[in-house]
Amino acid sequence: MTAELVEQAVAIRTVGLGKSYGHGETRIDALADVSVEFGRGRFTAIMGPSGSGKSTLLHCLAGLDKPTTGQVMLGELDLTKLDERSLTHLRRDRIGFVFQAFNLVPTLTALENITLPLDLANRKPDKAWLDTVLTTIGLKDRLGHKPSELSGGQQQRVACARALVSRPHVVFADEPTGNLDSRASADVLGFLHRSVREFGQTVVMVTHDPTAAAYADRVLFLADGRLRDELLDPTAESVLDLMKQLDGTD
Ligand SMILES: Nc1ncnc2c1ncn2[C@@H]1O[C@H](COP(=O)(O)OP(=O)(O)OP(=O)(O)O)[C@@H](O)[C@H]1O
Repeated sequence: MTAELVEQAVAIRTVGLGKSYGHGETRIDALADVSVEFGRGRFTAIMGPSGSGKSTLLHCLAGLDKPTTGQVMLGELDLTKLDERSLTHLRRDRIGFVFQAFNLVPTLTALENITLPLDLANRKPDKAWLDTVLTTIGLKDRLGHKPSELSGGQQQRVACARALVSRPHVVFADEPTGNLDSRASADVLGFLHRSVREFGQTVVMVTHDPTAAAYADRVLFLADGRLRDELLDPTAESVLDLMKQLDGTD
């Protein structure tokens, strides 16, 4: 593969990424020297013990947090060089988010929530694409409902549709199934998985759950702010096995 093609195959990457909090003896290195690439059209899960730096990595990748050292490259763009205003535009136009707590606007209907990022950017939805996303989340008869009239799983599917509707460069999901039962989790993960397979979406997801991680193409394992290991084509069993191995070597 030529250098140019390799470049195109990578949606986002970090180079020597570090993030520290505090100074002197109280300093915590939440991330240390993390260099990693996330393939375009791939589904990557990030796992690791509590406090290992998963959310910090996700937030630095998404331009929500400023790293202390290193770079985050979205294509040719170094996010660490952007000012707050440019980062806000970038997050609005090129990044999709799904949070554990759904974060829907309670006074808007499901459909209004889904098109909100486009409305805020003064962009018209691409009708055909919106239709495809709505068909895929399978909530066509609930689109006029407010979030409080939807189950947790339905709300999270609305949040996923909202993240996808602007065709972002990357969708970041932080524990998207953390508040859901196993059936609703399977719906949400199935939807994220289809968005990767059928629409070529790039998805990066933090999770504690080996079953959720098994929906990904690749699982990265963090420990103490560093990349410890990775697994390709994971199954829930292979993820659990590696978690146990890594635990044993701590
Ligand atoms: N704003 C902050 N100020 C100080 N320390 C912080 C801050 N945010 C995170 N940390 C520390 O950085 C380290 C990594 O935190 P992070 O939230 O990224 O871990 P995590 O792997 O996502 O954990 P969890 O699975 O519990 O959500 C932890 O030691 C945490 O206490």
